[in-house]
Amino acid sequence: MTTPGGPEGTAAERGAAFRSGFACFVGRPNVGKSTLMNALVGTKVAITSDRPQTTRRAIRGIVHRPDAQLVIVDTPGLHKPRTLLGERLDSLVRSTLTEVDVIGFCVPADQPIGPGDRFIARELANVKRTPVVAIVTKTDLADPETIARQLLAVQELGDFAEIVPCSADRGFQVDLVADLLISRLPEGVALYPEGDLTDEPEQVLVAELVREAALEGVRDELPHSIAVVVEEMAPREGRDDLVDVYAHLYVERPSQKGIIIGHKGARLKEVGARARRQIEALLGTKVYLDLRVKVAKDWQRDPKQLRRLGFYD
Ligand SMILES: Nc1nc2c(ncn2[C@@H]2O[C@H](COP(=O)(O)OP(=O)(O)OP(=O)(O)O)[C@@H](O)[C@H]2O)c(=O)[nH]1
Repeated sequence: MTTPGGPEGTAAERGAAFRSGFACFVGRPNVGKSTLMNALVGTKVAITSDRPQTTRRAIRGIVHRPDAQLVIVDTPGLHKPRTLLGERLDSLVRSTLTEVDVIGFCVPADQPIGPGDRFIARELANVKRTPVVAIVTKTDLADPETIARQLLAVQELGDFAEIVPCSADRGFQVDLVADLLISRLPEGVALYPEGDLTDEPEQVLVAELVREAALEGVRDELPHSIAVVVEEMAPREGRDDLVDVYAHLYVERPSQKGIIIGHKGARLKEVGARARRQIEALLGTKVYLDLRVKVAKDWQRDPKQLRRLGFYD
C-alpha cells in the first residue's frame, strides 16, 4: 500500500516518474461520490444533494500535484435501467468504466451492503482491465467497529486493488484516496494546464447550479423530472462586471410547473436568487438571471427531447 507523503518525501522529490490519467467513481446513489470528488479537487465542481441521482453529467475535476495529475470523471449512479434516461446513464457509465485508468468504488460505512452494491460489484468484475479501489465513505457516520466490519464485507464483494476508508466531510484520508488512485495511473505528462479544475463548459456548470437550487426543498418525485438548459450567457454590453444568463427549467408536467413556480411566483424567485448567488461565485461577476419554467412532456422517455436537453446517445 502507498504511504501518503511518506518518510521518503513526494514522488517528485524522489525523482519518481510523473503520472497522469483518468479516474471515475461508481457507487449506488447517494453514497458520497460527488462530495468525495469535490474534496479531492478542493473546490465545488459537481453538484451534491441529499437526494439520489442528482449527478447526470460526466463532470471532470482535476487534481494537480507535483508528482501527478488525476482527472476525475464523475459518473452518475450506476443503477438498473428503469426509464430511457436510466438506460442512457448506464451505457455512459459502462463506457466510462473501460476508458479510465482506475475506478473508485464507493460504499458507505454507515449502511449495510445491499443489492445495489452487489449489482455494481458484479458489473465491475466484468471490467477486467481497469483496477478498482474500493472506498468506504462517510466514516464519520459509523463507529470503528462498524467500519471494520464494513471493510471486511467489502473485501468479500470482489477483487479490489485496495480498500480504503475515508470521510470526505471531515477530510479524513482524502489524500490517501488520491494517492491510491494516482499510484494506478500510467506514467505520462500533465493532460491539462495547471489551475484547470474542470473542462466542462461554464454554461453546463451554470445549468447544474440552477438545477441544484431548484431541487432544494422539493418533494421526492420531482428531482428526476427537472432539467435545465442555459440558452444564452454573455456579458452585458458595455459592462465588464455583469453577465446576463437566460435559462430554461424544464419539467415534465404542468402540475410540476406549479410546484416550481409556487404561490405568486414566490418559490421560483427563491430558486433564482439562490442560483444567482452560486453563479456569481462561480463566474466572479454580478449576474442577471432570467429563469423560465417550461413543460417538456415526459422528456425522460423521449429521445428527441433528451437530445435537446443535452443527453446524447
Ligand atoms: N456525514 C457525511 N455525509 C456525507 C459524506 N459524503 C457525502 N455525504 C452526504 O451524503 C449525501 C450524498 O452525497 P453525494 O456526494 O451527493 O452522493 P453521490 O453518490 O454523488 O450521489 P448521486 O449523485 O445521487 O449518485 C449528501 O447529503 C452529502 O452531504 C461524508 O463523508 N460524511
